[in-house]
Amino acid sequence: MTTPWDDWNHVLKIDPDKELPEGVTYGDLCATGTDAIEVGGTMGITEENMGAVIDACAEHDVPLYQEPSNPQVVLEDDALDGYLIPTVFNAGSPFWITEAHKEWVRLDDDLDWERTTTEAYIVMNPEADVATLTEANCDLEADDVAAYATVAERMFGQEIVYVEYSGMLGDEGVVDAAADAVDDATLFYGGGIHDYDSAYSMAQYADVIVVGDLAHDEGIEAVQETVEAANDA
Ligand SMILES: CC(C)=CCC/C(C)=C/CC/C(C)=C/CC/C(C)=C/COP(=O)(O)OP(=O)(O)O
Ligand SMILES: O=P(O)(O)OC[C@@H](O)CO
Ligand SMILES: [Mg+2]
Repeated sequence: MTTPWDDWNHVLKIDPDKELPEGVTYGDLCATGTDAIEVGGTMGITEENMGAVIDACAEHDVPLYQEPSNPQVVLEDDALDGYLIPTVFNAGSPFWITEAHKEWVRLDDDLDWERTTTEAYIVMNPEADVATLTEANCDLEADDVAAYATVAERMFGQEIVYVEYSGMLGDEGVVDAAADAVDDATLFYGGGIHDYDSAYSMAQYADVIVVGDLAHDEGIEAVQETVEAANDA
């Protein structure tokens, strides 16, 4: 089976709860050469701020995905290429593994399955909001992460395995082990990518690198460097 993310090297994750640097527009971010935009964040996400970013990106020619942090902020919008729905494999509460999903399905009997894919998250930075929210057990070695990646792919049929270090640059050995563990699944890596070298270091192992805060903190040139590294690696 071919999926859109088979061909991606770089994803830009825009957090609707964060400002853009002075002079930077959503259009500029869409034109950085990134392979896709993911709109999402953990804290402060509303239908309104999600919708505003999706509207602003919709006019530009880049694949656009929503990554909802809970069922209440999922937006039905034809401008979206799809929905990437997290499930946190190392969450401390089943709510973030399957329960939120069960509630979503229970309350919406007309879900757009054609455009819906899950992302099997392994959350690794205990300081990140996503780790606190989901009570993730981040005390994992490379072999634990590799085993989670295998479970996600082989036992749960996940198309996307996401090693998430949001806010810090991860351990290359962990990402390498996750990359070795997956076969057909696409490995996403995100966290702390801030320049060409950090992007290249993770893109050696991951199929797709995800860049987040850099867009909000630094702007266009910095993001473009990471796109270049993702394509070089
Ligand atoms: C069933 C549906 C529709 C949704 C549930 C989705 C789940 C399980 C979400 C749990 C994990 C989560 C909150 C994912 C959001 C994406 C993410 C990890 C963003 C990064 O967040 P941080 O960088 O930690 O947070 P901030 O940047 O907002 O502080
Ligand atoms: O914001 P950063 O640290 O780049 O992390 C990107 C992404 O993995 C967050 O979900
Ligand atoms: Mg973040």
